[in-house]
Amino acid sequence: MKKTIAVLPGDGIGPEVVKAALKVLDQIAEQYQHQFEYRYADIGGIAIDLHQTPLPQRTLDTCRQSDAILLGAVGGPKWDQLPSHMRPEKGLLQLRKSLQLFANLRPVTCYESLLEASPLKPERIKGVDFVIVRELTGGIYFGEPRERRYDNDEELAIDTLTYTRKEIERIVRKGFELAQVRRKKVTSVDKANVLESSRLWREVVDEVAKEYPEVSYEHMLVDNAAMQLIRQPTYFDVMVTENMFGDILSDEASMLTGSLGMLPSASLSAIGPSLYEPIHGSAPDIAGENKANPLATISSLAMMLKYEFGLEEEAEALDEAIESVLKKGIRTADLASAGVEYHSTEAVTNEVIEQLSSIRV
Ligand SMILES: NC(=O)c1ccc[n+]([C@@H]2O[C@H](COP(=O)([O-])OP(=O)(O)OC[C@H]3O[C@@H](n4cnc5c(N)ncnc54)[C@H](O)[C@@H]3O)[C@@H](O)[C@H]2O)c1
Ligand SMILES: CC(C)[C@H](C(=O)O)[C@@H](O)C(=O)O
Ligand SMILES: [Mg+2]
Repeated sequence: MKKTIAVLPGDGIGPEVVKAALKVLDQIAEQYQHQFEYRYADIGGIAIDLHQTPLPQRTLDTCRQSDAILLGAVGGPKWDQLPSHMRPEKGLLQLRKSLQLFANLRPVTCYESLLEASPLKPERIKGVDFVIVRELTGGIYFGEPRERRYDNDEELAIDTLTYTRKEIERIVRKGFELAQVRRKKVTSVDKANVLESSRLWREVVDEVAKEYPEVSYEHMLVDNAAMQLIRQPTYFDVMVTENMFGDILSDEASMLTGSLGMLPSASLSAIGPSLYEPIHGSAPDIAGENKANPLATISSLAMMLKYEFGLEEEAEALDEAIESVLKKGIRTADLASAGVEYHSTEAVTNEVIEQLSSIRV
């Protein structure tokens, strides 16, 4: 198979984890006789530095002309003081909007060998396997008006939370479709006791649910959901929710797996190529130290192979290789207990490659 991949390393640890993931992809290419062409492009802080904009037109074009997109992370203290339309994060948001990457799938799977790496009790997280389906191109991230002004000498900031019925419908449908091929259970998370947008959300969920009679579903308020994630995480199968709730709940959920550095994601497009990225950020506190956990990005690649290219065997081999590395106790600092030896980004990556190459094709 021959595919082109737009590669957007971004800032901080972004370039480190992307480099690691592509090294692994090179191994897959060699082992399974595929050709992956990488087309590099700038986004975020690096793009501001080099092109005075967080999302250059060339980057957008490169993404549109590729079969899939791999992204590291954007942002960092260097750009924190810039006005909001010039921030690195704005580049990512514009990219999501331009490519209509409306469905962000964030699988949360607890590896057997990492049970003790989570702050939660092993018996509580054993068997955790659910997916957060996060709406990614609507809600308070994009609503208008969004402004700062003075009202009778009082300084004021406004953000707007908007959802159309259509936007809700398409993401909820994704959630139900996914549940259908999993354990057939949807938890829709909202704040319908307060927000009008959540009341519309609930109505739409009730309607869409009728099309999937074999899937059971429920509504859950977001504050309760945040608590249930810790109390009984094995309860969940597919959790579908709006943009900001999904952002917050997925960082919380990542700790069930032991680290934010473990959670991959796929941002599926309504119109063109989809984007694959770890859920974590640019981690400025460890950037440049060869310390970042590359597994979230490597797992995002496994999602790309499976969802975008239909390469199930390769994706499974990659998951298997990751599991073997963790079983051997080889892990980056974020997963190691205090006083226990930990490995560099490169060492973990090389070990994944080593494990991959031992899998017979
Ligand atoms: N998708 C993205 O590009 C994305 C996502 C989240 C945050 N950000 C941006 O990243 C910058 C830093 O944000 P933050 O510090 O709040 O969140 P962060 O996710 O970058 O880091 C939070 C904590 O988790 C650790 N961490 C994150 N990824 C890790 C990994 N792979 N391996 C080991 N440890 C890891 C970091 O060291 C840090 O202590 C901000 O500018 C933010 O806007 C970008
Ligand atoms: C960087 C930021 C805009 C982004 C988000 O909030 O969507 C990030 O936190 C994520 O989870 O991908
Ligand atoms: Mg986030």
